[in-house]
Amino acid sequence: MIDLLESRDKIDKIDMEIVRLFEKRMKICEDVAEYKIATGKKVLDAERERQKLKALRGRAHGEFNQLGIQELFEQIMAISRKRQYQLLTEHGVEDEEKLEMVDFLPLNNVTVVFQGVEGAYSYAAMREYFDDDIKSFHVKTWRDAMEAVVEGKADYGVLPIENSTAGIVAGIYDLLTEYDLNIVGEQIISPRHVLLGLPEASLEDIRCVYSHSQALAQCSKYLEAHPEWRTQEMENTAGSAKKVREDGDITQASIASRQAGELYGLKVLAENICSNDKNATRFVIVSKKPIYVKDANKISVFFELYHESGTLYHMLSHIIYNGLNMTKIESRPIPGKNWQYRFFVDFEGNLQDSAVKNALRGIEAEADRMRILGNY
Ligand SMILES: O=C(O)C(=O)C[C@]1(C(=O)O)C=C[C@@H](O)C=C1
Repeated sequence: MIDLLESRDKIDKIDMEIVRLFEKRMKICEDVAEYKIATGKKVLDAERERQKLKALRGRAHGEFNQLGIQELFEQIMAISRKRQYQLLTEHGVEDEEKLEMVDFLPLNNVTVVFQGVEGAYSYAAMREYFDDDIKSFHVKTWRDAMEAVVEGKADYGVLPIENSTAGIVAGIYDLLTEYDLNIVGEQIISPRHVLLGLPEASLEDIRCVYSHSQALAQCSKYLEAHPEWRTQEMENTAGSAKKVREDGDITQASIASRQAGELYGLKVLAENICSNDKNATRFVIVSKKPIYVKDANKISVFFELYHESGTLYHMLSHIIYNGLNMTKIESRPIPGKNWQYRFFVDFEGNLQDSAVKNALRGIEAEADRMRILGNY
């Protein structure tokens, strides 16, 4: 029988040789980086990599080994690129500055827009984030809020991006890619939904419940226990309270905040109706100004990828390889490109950090399209 220890000994010797050759190769890649720094040539040379992979595959025997060689050298060249991005950063080769660092967000004498009506959760988030002396106004849709900021009618917009029970607010993710706005802050609030009805209504009268789709989803367990009720989506929660008041129909109820109930003269028919008692919604604060505060510690980016195997893995490896902590990833379909996806990634860090610069340099160079959504 073949001796295991003997085989392992042989493997160890080969591995030492691989390590020696890997380091020798990396040293030469550093020379290549020096050439590229001096000439401004791009680190990624996709054609060169394609040729190399083809040639190296051709040297291997059998389909299994050919695939193995392809995977191995894809990795080796990806590592070589990452080292080169590091060297570019170390040599102070700066990508054009996309965002400017500021000590504080300008918050004096500002106008803020939110979607919905007064009493909406966006209003509550705005109140929580900004000082009392701001001017504010509300608009009907999230798109209107984005446009108000783009057109300079508002300095900041407050938009819900994610709920801990119902998940992401997909429409906001899509709008963030359409408008050239910048996330400058975030605010988490805990919506405490209640079921609201007319003062003369009781639970037995209810036939239809109105609210925003997210609030309906966040109270799905409670609603499932009342299969006799219809549900109807509305643009926002506070608007559904307003509707119940205006229609004056005792069979209608709204899911909204207690404050919205007070504002529209409605009675609380049921409380604690959220499926998750830790229910929280995260709002982002967007601005037209391309700025970030100096102690910002979260970065949001989105990127689109070529439809090839392993591209997402390679993109995320820039974050992992640079020791950054990825806190979130989402995907959304790219309109007009069936079954292709755009990825949204959040990770910890500040745009001044070298690790962040290296990761962003790699993602930008290797993705089909990429934009930093903000550092906040
Ligand atoms: O040949 C180059 O231009 C290199 O940068 C070296 C290398 C490699 O490691 O082989 C790395 C990155 C390029 O995309 C192509 C090849």
